Amino acid sequence: MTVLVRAEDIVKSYEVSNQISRNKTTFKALDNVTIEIEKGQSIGLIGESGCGKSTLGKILVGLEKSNTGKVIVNQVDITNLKLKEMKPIRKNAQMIFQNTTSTFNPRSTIGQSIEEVIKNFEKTSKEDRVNIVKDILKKVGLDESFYNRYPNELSGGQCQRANIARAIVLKPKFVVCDEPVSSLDFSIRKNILNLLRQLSEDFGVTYLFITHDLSTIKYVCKKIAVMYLGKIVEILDIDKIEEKMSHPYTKILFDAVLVADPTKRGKRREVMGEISQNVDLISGCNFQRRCNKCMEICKEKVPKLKEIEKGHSIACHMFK
Ligand SMILES: Nc1ncnc2c1ncn2[C@@H]1O[C@H](COP(=O)(O)OP(=O)(O)OP(=O)(O)O)[C@@H](O)[C@H]1O
Repeated sequence: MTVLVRAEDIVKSYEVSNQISRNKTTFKALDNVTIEIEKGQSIGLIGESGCGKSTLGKILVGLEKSNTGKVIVNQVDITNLKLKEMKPIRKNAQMIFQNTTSTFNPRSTIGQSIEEVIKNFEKTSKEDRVNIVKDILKKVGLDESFYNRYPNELSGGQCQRANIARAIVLKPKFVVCDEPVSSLDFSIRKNILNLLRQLSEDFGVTYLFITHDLSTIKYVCKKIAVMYLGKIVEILDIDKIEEKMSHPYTKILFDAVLVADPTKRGKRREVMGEISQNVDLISGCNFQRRCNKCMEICKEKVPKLKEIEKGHSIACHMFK
C-alpha cells in the first residue's frame, strides 16, 4: 500500500485573548497527532465539536501551518513550504467545506469560479476550460445551464455539488471533506455521499471525511479515526467497528447512535464530567476525567497511539 498522506506529531496552538483581562493565552487544538492515510483508504474522522477535526484537515492540505510536527503529502514534505511552493501540492490536495454558498465569489458565475481553479494550475485554452467545467458539472449532476448561474441562484444541494465539482475538477489525489452533507436535507445527503463514493472510484480520490454523523462515514470510507481533545484515540476498519472498538471514548460515542434492532441495543455507557477546555492543563491522558476506567497511570502518562493488531490502533493504557 502507498502512503498518500502522513502527519507526524502535529501540534497546533492558537493564541486567544481574554476579552476582560486582555491577557493572552495559548490554546492547544492539536496535541501530537500522528495519522497515515494510504492511497484508496479513505478515513472518516469523528469526535466532539471543538476536538480539532477541521484544524487537522486544514493542516493536511496546507491551508494551515502546524507549530511543530511534519506533514508529507504525496511524498512531498509540505511542513515548511511557502504559499507559492504549495501550488503544485494544492492541485492534489483539496478541501470541501460545510458552508457551501459562502465559498463561491458572489460576483462570478459557477462556471467562472471553477474555470479559475483550472487557470491557476494548468495552461489551457478558454474553449478547453469551458468544456472541462461543463463535463465536471455533468459528472456531479448539474446540467450545462449551471455554468452561467450565480451562487445565490442555487439551492444548498446544488451549491454543494458545484463545490465538489470545483474541488475535484483537477482530479486531486486527496480531498478533505469537512462535514460535506451536514447542511443539506436528508433527501439530498445520500445523493451527495453516493457521488463522493463514485468520484473516488472513477478518479481514485482518497478522502479524509470529517463528520459528526457516524452513519455517513460508511458511504465513503474504509477506516475510521476517533478524535478526542486534540488527539487521535483509535483507528480501525469501519466494518469491524462494532466487534473491535476498544477505547472507552469510542464506545461512548457509538452508544450515542441509535441501533435500529432493539435486541441488539446494549446498555448505554454514561460519559462522566464536562469536556476539559485546555489540554495544556492536563497531565496524562486527555480523556481521564471523563473515563469510567481511569487508572493511576492515566493521570501521569500520556498514552501513545499503538497498533494492537493489523489496522487497529489505540491510545489507551488498558491496551499494552
Ligand atoms: N483561528 C482560531 N483561533 C483560535 N482558536 C481556534 C481557531 N481555529 C480553531 N480554534 C479552536 O481550536 C479548537 C479546534 O477547532 P476545530 O474547528 O478544529 O474543531 P472541530 O473538531 O472541527 O469542531 P466542529 O466539529 O465544531 O467543527 C476549538 O476549540 C476552536 O475554538
